[in-house]
Amino acid sequence: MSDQNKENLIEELGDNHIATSYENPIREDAFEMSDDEKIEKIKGHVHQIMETLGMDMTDDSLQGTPNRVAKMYVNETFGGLHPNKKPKASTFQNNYKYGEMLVEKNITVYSTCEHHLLPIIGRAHVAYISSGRVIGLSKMNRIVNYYAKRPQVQERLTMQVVKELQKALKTEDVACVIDAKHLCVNSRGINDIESSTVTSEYGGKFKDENVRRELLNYIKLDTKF
Ligand SMILES: Nc1nc2c(ncn2[C@@H]2O[C@H](COP(=O)(O)OP(=O)(O)OP(=O)(O)O)[C@@H](O)[C@H]2O)c(=O)[nH]1
Ligand SMILES: [Zn+2]
Repeated sequence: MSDQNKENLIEELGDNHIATSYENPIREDAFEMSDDEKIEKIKGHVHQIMETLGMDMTDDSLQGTPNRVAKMYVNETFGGLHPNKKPKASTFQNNYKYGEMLVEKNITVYSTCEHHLLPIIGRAHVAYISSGRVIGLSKMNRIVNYYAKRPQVQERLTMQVVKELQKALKTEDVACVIDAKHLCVNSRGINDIESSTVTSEYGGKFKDENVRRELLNYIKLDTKF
């Protein structure tokens, strides 16, 4: 889809938090409950799931599991749902006039498939060409991590990373490629342990075939994870 078409789609859907093409479908009242309240509620649900499965929830080893899972969901696995967790993307002036692409490659991705709530494990490769600003390297890892910590589909995660960096760097010239294993494909269902999923989003100059080839040459998608 062209950038213009994407912009039109966003305009059509409205620029709010409810299911635009780039946003996760998060309800408007999602942040009315505190994290502690969410943990308490989720804890009860996990307890029920385990009990329904027939587990003895008085067992010493199982007793703490509902609380553990609830804390993990709210603070870690899905910690990127809250906008106040968005990392600050410090940028600096490109005083040294570096004009080539910069690639932050092999960024570890731990995300969660929104269809099965199973892990997505892989690598993200992020690149940009400066239009006058440069960004702290670690901020690219942090942005990937922030959007990964949500129930996700890989396509959306890839686009969110690009959009966020385009905003921070004030340029269209940003790209992201993600190669990841979905445990819902690898460890259940079709049980194909070898397959992985590659997604990409190329903005601005990265739509040019030569620029794209240069990026793909740097990242060589042979990483094992
Ligand atoms: N496009 C896309 N699909 C995904 C992603 N993660 C998981 N899926 C797929 O989501 C689909 C959900 O399909 P369903 O038929 O509703 O679920 P299911 O019966 O468990 O399907 P199987 O996984 O084939 O057993 C599956 O084909 C998954 O492989 C993702 O990031 N992007
Ligand atoms: Zn899945």
